[in-house]
Amino acid sequence: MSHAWGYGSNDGPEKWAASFPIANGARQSPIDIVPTQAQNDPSLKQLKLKYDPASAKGILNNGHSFQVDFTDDNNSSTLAGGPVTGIYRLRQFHFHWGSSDDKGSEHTVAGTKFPCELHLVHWNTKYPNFGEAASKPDGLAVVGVFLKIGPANPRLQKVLDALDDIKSKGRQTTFTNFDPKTLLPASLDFWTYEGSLTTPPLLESVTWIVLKDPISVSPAQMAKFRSLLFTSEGEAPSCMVDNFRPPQPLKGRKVRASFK
Ligand SMILES: Cc1ccnc(S(N)(=O)=O)n1
Ligand SMILES: [Zn+2]
Repeated sequence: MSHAWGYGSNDGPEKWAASFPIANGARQSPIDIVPTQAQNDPSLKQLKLKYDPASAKGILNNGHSFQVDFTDDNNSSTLAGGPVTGIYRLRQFHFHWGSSDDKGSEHTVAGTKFPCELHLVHWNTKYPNFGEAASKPDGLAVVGVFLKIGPANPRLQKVLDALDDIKSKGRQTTFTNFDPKTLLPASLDFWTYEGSLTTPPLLESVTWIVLKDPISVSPAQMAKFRSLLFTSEGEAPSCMVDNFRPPQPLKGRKVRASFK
């Protein structure tokens, strides 16, 4: 049976529970982060991100977003410290964005939406591979970074320039020698909570690490994101926009802050 899902009125987030009942689970993502409700946890360690540009492999339009994939058969690009125990390997990064600058992020901050949100997806090396890790409560760690309208961000440009080659669903091309650390803000201050994948299968296996500070993106750069298509070549074109899930109920979870 097809579990086809999307972001439209017929297959979007309000319909996902029919095929993925965990959509109504106890630790779903994203959430609205309320800074005044987040408690500083001095036991949180510094986030340790070690990324090797040589581990970047390719860039793919997967029909829901686009992703930059990394070789994850060794510990060349990893996350450690912060709220996690052990070493997590970088698998891919991708984005979520809106059809206009007033929406697009998945997490929100005291109700504020950003035009775009970057997710860097890592899996726990205590498990043999990503697929196994994705089914475990401590299997994944995703770093979320907000993008805020401002000056053009030169560090985004190599990614955005590659989008012309992956306009439609299923298109991919090589993408090498890229350090995702260049996409991060100067401060690694973060909020953290236990959540889920924000797209089906919505597995409740993610330790979320959402950075407090945004990076910049210009309106023209946002237009590049919006030039992608949800659809394959030969199908009636549908612009890839509003590929974000809205905030989900907190259901008693605590959000911790790494900063005062
Ligand atoms: C790899 C993957 C799959 C589904 N959803 C996510 S996300 N948006 O929670 O980072 N990542
Ligand atoms: Zn995501």
